[in-house]
Amino acid sequence: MFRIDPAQFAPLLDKFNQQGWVLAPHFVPAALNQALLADLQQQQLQHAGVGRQQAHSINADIRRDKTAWFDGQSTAQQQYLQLMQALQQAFNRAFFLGLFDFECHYARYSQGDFYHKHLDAFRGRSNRVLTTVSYLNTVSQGGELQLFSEEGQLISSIVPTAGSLILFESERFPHQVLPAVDERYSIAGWFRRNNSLQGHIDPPN
Ligand SMILES: O=C(O)CCC(=O)C(=O)O
Ligand SMILES: [Fe+2]
Repeated sequence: MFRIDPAQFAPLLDKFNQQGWVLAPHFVPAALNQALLADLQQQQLQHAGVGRQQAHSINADIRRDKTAWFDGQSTAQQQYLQLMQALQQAFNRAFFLGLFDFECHYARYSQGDFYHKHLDAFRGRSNRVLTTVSYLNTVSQGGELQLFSEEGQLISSIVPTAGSLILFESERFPHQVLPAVDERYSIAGWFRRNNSLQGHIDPPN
């Protein structure tokens, strides 16, 4: 049985309020985390694109991970989406962010794979508001997520551990993934606003 108690989000919301980012070490329950990892192994992972308009362009200079967008078919994906929906509600209630939906993909970084320093959203050009990354396994070496301030100072270097979640404001924090040593599995996701961009309502529904 999978139950979500919104009260569990209180410390996370508090920390986010203070610093605009938060690391929650045991966010995804162990059983769900295992099921997600097994589900990931069933996916056809492909070289990731960079940039929303060029979803299929391969830019191996910038990133080397392989990804698969959620299709919502498996129970594991459905439960993860429920959890993130509850989190979305909690953020909307606490901060009036107007978060409208959530998109996410599985990612695998094999030995040597990296993602150079980047922002997930640019002011006025994206409706991504919050970035989330859930780590599905614990790595002993490599693959740290490094988070930087707007001024470019290193804020934190995070070693992925199974079940942990990092969440940060997409426009505000440049970040990078250092080359993986151990295989590294994750779910990268974005809470989005229903902005009208260049006359198009995105998402369309
Ligand atoms: O896997 C991570 O720690 C971060 C991934 C990332 O920055 C992205 O997919 O945009
Ligand atoms: Fe990113």
